[in-house]
Amino acid sequence: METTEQSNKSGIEKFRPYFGLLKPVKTQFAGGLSMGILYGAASGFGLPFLLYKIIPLVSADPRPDIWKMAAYIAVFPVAMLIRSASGFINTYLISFCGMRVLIQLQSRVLRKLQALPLGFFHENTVGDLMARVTGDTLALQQVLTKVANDLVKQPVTMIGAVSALIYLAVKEQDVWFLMLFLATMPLIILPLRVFGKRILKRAKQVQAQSGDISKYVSENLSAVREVRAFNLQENEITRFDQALDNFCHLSMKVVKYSNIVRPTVEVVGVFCVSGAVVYMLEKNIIAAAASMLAALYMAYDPVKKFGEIHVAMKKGEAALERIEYVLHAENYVPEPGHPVPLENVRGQVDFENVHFRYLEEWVLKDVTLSFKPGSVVALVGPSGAGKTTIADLIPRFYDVQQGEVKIDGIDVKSVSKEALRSVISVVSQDTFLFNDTILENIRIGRPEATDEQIFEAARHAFAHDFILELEEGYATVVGERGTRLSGGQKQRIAIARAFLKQAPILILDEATSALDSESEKKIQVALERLVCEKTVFMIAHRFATIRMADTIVVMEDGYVRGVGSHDELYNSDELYTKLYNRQFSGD
Ligand SMILES: Nc1ncnc2c1ncn2[C@@H]1O[C@H](COP(=O)(O)OP(=O)(O)OP(=O)(O)O)[C@@H](O)[C@H]1O
Repeated sequence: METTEQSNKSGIEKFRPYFGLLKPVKTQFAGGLSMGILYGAASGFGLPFLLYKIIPLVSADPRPDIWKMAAYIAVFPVAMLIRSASGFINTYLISFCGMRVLIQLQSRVLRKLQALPLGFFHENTVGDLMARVTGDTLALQQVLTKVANDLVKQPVTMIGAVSALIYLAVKEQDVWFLMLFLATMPLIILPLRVFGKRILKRAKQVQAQSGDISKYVSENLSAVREVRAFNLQENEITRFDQALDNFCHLSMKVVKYSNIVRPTVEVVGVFCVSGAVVYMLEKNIIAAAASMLAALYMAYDPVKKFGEIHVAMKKGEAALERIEYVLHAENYVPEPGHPVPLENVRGQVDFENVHFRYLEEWVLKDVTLSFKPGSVVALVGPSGAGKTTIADLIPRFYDVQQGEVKIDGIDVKSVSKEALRSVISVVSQDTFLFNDTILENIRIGRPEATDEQIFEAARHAFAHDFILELEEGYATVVGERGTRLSGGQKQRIAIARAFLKQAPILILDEATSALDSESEKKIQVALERLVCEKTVFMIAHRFATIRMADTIVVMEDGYVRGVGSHDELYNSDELYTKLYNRQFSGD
């Protein structure tokens, strides 16, 4: 998946699609650009030109008087002042524009991640995505800061210096000097190309390896219990050490190739300058020597810096490619072009000839079901039968490949995801709480709710009392992922959220983990209150919940095997009877 159309492009082409992001800072960019041009012209052409013009004046015979000399010489500090000031303003403005572009890029990545469907997060690990969103954007930022300094200045300096060389060659009627300079160019550009390719390859490997490292760390930190319970610490350390070793090995290759470019260019440059000196002595053009050497230096120096820019750009390309993996990821659950409004939802839900697969294998096969508003539906069946999948299709966590899922007769694919999800509450078995206060965690259900409405929802969910017993009550911060609360308490907070949301459709993924009987009883009563006047889909792992349901759907291997009430199915549906009896004999 990494090899997108983008990755076939090279160099500046890769960055071209992002030039549009410069729009909001176009004035600063234009300012930076003109300052860079001024700097480049002053360095590349200005200095050799001034030397060429002023040296004969100050060394004229007879010597000019001291005031005239001072005036001639003063031109150099003034020129230097212009060069330094424009150089500084250029770097500042270009860095500013770069940062603004980067911020927009980061924001695009996060926006894209919000839009991507659940499937994307199953295909990619959190650690790797974290590395792409933070590590790779940071790498890009470092590249940018490095490159911004030289991006405009150096090419213009080079053009200026080459123009100065041409000017001097014409003035001195000596083109050989110019030829000598041009002949050395391929010698300098060759190592840039060779090493640049290697750097790109290695930099990509380094970034991927850093993704792996971050994957190990995030896995290790989210499985602290398992790691200790199964004595996996040593394994984890070995795995991590190996990844670090590999990272170090690859990073050193990048260091090697990055740092070989500059000395190579320097050595070739020194040979050429030495050749030029010999040539000038031989030709006896000493008068123009200072300006020619200055022009030569000004022409080689940018090449040396190009080397560094090239290296940095290659590292940037590697980081950009990894970021683009997210930016260009296909959204399998797209927003409709012209969303149909979904208003005053009654809660009729229909599945019409639904076929669905995550990968190759169909996990739902020709499912056709129809539920009236207010139905309380229990989905039962052996593990892996497709119960969760059916429920996930209603809020479009996934899209069906064949058939339709409809709410009040409207295909869910034709309404906006936001509108669709605003009419559905989901209470999952693994409640996620944000590291915020209990009050704010419940408010997620309806952001505009008043505190009083939140307390009311918590009362309905049997959460109010235990919350008040906490030292800081509703202001208690729950800890990362809600670690400071028990499983049952977290679930009651999830139910309170659903009470607050009051959506006409409710999906309840019943908890599989055993709760103490007190907690379970309260949750049961809270759920019974919650399901009132809603169309409810319960993924029933335990049959105790089933008595709330008026319709039971029996699933097996992706097929619907039976639909009816408990009384209708018990004894008439073999699979249901078996599942039911097994639960109760096991309880
Ligand atoms: N993200 C996924 N990627 C690939 N296959 C999946 C994914 N999620 C579920 N499956 C497969 O789809 C099938 C149906 O899974 P589903 O979770 O809907 O079953 P279930 O009836 O809810 O099971 P359980 O009672 O164990 O939760 C299973 O074979 C499962 O392995």
